[in-house]
Amino acid sequence: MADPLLELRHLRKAYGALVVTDDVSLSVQPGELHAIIGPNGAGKTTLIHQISGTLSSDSGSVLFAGEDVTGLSMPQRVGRGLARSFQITSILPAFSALENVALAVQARAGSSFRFFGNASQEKALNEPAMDCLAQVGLAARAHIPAGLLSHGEKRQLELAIGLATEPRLLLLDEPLAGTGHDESQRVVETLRRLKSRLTIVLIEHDMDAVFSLADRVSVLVYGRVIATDTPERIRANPEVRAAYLGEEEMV
Ligand SMILES: Nc1ncnc2c1ncn2[C@@H]1O[C@H](COP(=O)(O)OP(=O)(O)OP(=O)(O)O)[C@@H](O)[C@H]1O
Repeated sequence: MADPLLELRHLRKAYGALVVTDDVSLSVQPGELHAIIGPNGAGKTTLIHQISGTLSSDSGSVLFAGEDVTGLSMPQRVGRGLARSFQITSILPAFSALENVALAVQARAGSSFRFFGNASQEKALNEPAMDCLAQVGLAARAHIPAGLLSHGEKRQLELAIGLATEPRLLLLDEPLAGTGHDESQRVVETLRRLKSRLTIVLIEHDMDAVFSLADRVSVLVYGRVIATDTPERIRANPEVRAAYLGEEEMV
């Protein structure tokens, strides 16, 4: 097996007496779509924050591409290709979809844009931004103010903004939340396309999406990983089924 792209070693985070992530160790292989599922409050979002660097861990370490990034800030991790998809709340509603993505392209490129003149600077930002929009199926909506996009389109825009940081690994926290059936199908198709090029860690409550997209699934319960396996074996795992009181969720 290849070296893991992402490796978590004994991560822990507690708020007072509440231990939210507890000795979490798992590895994500290059090219894998690794889903993390678990009941509400299991610690999934907290874990994503610990991986992305928006939250520091009490103990344990995060290794990315063989480098210990535990002490690095979120922007430093993004710079190494470990990116988290942005939340809808970070989208600027009065700016067009294209402008929102172009800002992320600029943030990624940093000061190198200073050397361009105005017109070529715009082109150098807009071309990669348009490419990101095309990858998520939003090219035709590029010039619409982001605030006027449908909820599902905003979720696709978040993905495009994440792609603009040129990630090697993308962390996605419930990209299907709040989408209707057709919209969620579109996001699933987008993720299916992206997974051929990117390593993805996906938190998602929609089990149909998880089981159709994931190469492996880790199950978090009360902050602990109780199983990591293929979707088929996870679905058949009695401990996993017991952890989801409504077993029909897993069928
Ligand atoms: N800043 C905080 N201070 C105190 N408790 C917190 C904080 N953030 C999260 N928690 C608690 O940690 C636990 C895990 O929260 P987290 O959001 O990580 O779970 P989750 O698995 O993502 O849940 P969901 O599936 O409902 O989104 C919850 O009990 C939550 O109330």
